[in-house]
Amino acid sequence: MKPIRIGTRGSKLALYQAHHVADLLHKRNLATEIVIIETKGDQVLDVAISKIGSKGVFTEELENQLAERKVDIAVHSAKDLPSRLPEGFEIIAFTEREKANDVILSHKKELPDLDSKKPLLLGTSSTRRIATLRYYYPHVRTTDIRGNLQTRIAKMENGVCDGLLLAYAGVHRMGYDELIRSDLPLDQFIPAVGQGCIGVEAHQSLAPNTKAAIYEAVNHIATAFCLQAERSFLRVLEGGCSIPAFALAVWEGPTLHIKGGLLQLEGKERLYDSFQGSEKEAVSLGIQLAESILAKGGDKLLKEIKQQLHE
Ligand SMILES: NCc1[nH]cc(CCC(=O)O)c1CC(=O)O
Repeated sequence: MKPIRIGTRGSKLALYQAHHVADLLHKRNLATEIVIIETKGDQVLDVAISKIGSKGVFTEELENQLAERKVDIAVHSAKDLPSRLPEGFEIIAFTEREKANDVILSHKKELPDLDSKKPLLLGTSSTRRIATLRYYYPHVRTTDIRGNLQTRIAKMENGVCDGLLLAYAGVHRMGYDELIRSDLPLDQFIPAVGQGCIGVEAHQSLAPNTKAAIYEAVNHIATAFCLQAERSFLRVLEGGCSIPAFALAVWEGPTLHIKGGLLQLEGKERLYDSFQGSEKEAVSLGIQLAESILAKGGDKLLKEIKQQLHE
C-alpha cells in the first residue's frame, strides 16, 4: 500500500495530533506522510471564533483536499468537527480519549481558588466556559483571548489575564502541565462534545480496504461509543462549536452514561439532564438528551443564543 497521506493544520497541537495518528498507523506497519494545510481558522487570528461563524472554520480546507484526493485522511480535534459533516465525508475513527476536563493555567504560583471570591481575570474565548463561570462563579471576570496555546500563554505573561481556561488535553499534549493550577470539576465544567478526542475524517472516495486498515489501527471502541452519543446530541441542537452546549459520555461496559445540557450565554440559566443505556443505543441516548434539554426550555434558549451569536 502507498503511504497514507494525513492532512492536518500546521499548528503545533494539530501536528501533535497528526503524529499521534501516524504513530498508531505505524504500529500496524502502515506508512504515512504528513501534509500541512492552512485553514480559515488559522488565518483569522484576531477575531473571536464565535464571530467568524464557527461551522467548519478549521475543517473546510482540509475537506477540499480530501475531496480532491490530495490527502487520504484529515486529522482534527473531535471537538472542532461539526456535528453534521458535508455530504460525502465521514469520520472513520476516533482515538482513545485523553482526560476530558478543563483546567486553569497560570504563570503565577499562587492563584485564588474559584471558590475564594477573590478577584480573578481569566482568558478564554469559549462561550461554554464563559457561561459556566458566570453561572457558578459570577465574581470571576473573563477576557476574550485567541491564538494558539503558545500565543495565549505569552499574552497571559504580558498581563492580559491572571490565568487561562483551557482543555486539559491540549495543554498536556503541548507539554504545559507544570502551568496547571487547577483541574476543573467535570460536574460543573462539563466539556464540549468531543473534547480530548481526535477524529479521523475521510471522503467516500477512499478505498474501502484502506479505510478498514485505518479503522483497525486507530479506532478506540469505547471512545467511539461515547462520541456517537455526544455527537448525536449536538446534531439535534444543530449547534456549531460556538454554542454553549456541553455533553460528556462515559462507557462503563455494558452501560453508556451521557450527561449534558445548555447554558444561557450570560450564565443566567443552565439546563441539564443525564441518561444511560447500552452502547447500541448511543445515538438514541444523545437524541433523548437533546430532546429533554429542548423540552426544558432549551428550544427557546437556543433560538436566543443563535440570534445573539448570529449563527
Ligand atoms: N477549540 C479549540 C480547541 N480544539 C481542541 C482543543 C484542545 C484539545 C481537545 O480538547 O481535544 C482546543 C483548545 C481548548 O479548548 O483549550
